[in-house]
Amino acid sequence: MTRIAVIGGGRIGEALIAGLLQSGRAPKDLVVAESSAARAAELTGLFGIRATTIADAAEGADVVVIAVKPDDVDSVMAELTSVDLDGDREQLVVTLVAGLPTSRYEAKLPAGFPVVRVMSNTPMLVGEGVSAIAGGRYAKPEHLALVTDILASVGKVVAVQESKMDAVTAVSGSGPAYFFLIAEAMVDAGVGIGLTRATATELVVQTMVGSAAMLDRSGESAADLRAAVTSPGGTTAAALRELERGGVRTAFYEALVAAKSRSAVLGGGTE
Ligand SMILES: NC(=O)C1=CN([C@@H]2O[C@H](COP(=O)(O)OP(=O)(O)OC[C@H]3O[C@@H](n4cnc5c(N)ncnc54)[C@H](OP(=O)(O)O)[C@@H]3O)[C@@H](O)[C@H]2O)C=CC1
Ligand SMILES: O=C(O)[C@@H]1CCC=N1
Repeated sequence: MTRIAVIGGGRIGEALIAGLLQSGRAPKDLVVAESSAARAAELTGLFGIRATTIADAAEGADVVVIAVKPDDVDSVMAELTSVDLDGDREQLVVTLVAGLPTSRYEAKLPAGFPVVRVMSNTPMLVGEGVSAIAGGRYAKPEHLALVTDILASVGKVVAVQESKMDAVTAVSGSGPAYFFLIAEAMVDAGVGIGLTRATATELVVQTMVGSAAMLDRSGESAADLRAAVTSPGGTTAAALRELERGGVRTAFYEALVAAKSRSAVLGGGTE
């Protein structure tokens, strides 16, 4: 089995680890390097995986996944490149980091070392993530196939050009937060119009789950499904009129533009 080292055991690192274990991978095939000792111990307690240093984790791994914040990447790379990494041994680096291009890693790794850039999202935790992947200059089809295979066990995988990664990050990397915000606002509003928080939460969560399932399985567009709920002169039309008055479409457009710009800035580009 492919041995996977996760560098950075934060939110996305944990989502990946949890998803991989739930998909049947054995704890012995996963290792985490996490700078916070307390957090490392927590992950070992939760998942039964070994926590160790970056150098030790990388040396024994086939795939080294970098899951730290963009600002921490340089220090991770300094430690990683102190190890005798071997691209010919089919080792590869996978980065989940927003913004940073594969060239940033390639410049620090041994010549020709394969790097695959990925933008996943936290629903990996429950096997329902979506990951976009793009190979760097030295990533071969077999590297992309291996990464696809790993990520397919925790959700869907789409291949994109690396130049699209900032847009992907805005849509699906950050995307769960938009849906959670909508859920949060709907629960609060439900309470505001007279429901208990427990009832409002149950109604909102299952409405989201059901709507997502219809979008996924019906083959119909979001616009058509929305129209089918909107009876002429009815309650949905009254609600949608208010959402449109609040500028919901423009707000989403501007939000995604802002997220894409931020991803570009994190990668060292300009907005
Ligand atoms: N959260 C998400 O939904 C997604 C995040 N990402 C990307 O994943 C990366 C991590 O994000 P997220 O998980 O949210 O961030 P977190 O801050 O939750 O996790 C990062 C973890 O890495 C640890 N860390 C920092 N430096 C090192 C180091 N040198 N060695 C080992 N561990 C280290 C941090 O410890 P400490 O806190 O002590 O610094 C922290 O526990 C980011 O680059 C982000 O762009 C991508 C897709 C989705
Ligand atoms: O907020 C962030 O920067 C990261 C990248 C995508 C989701 N979380």
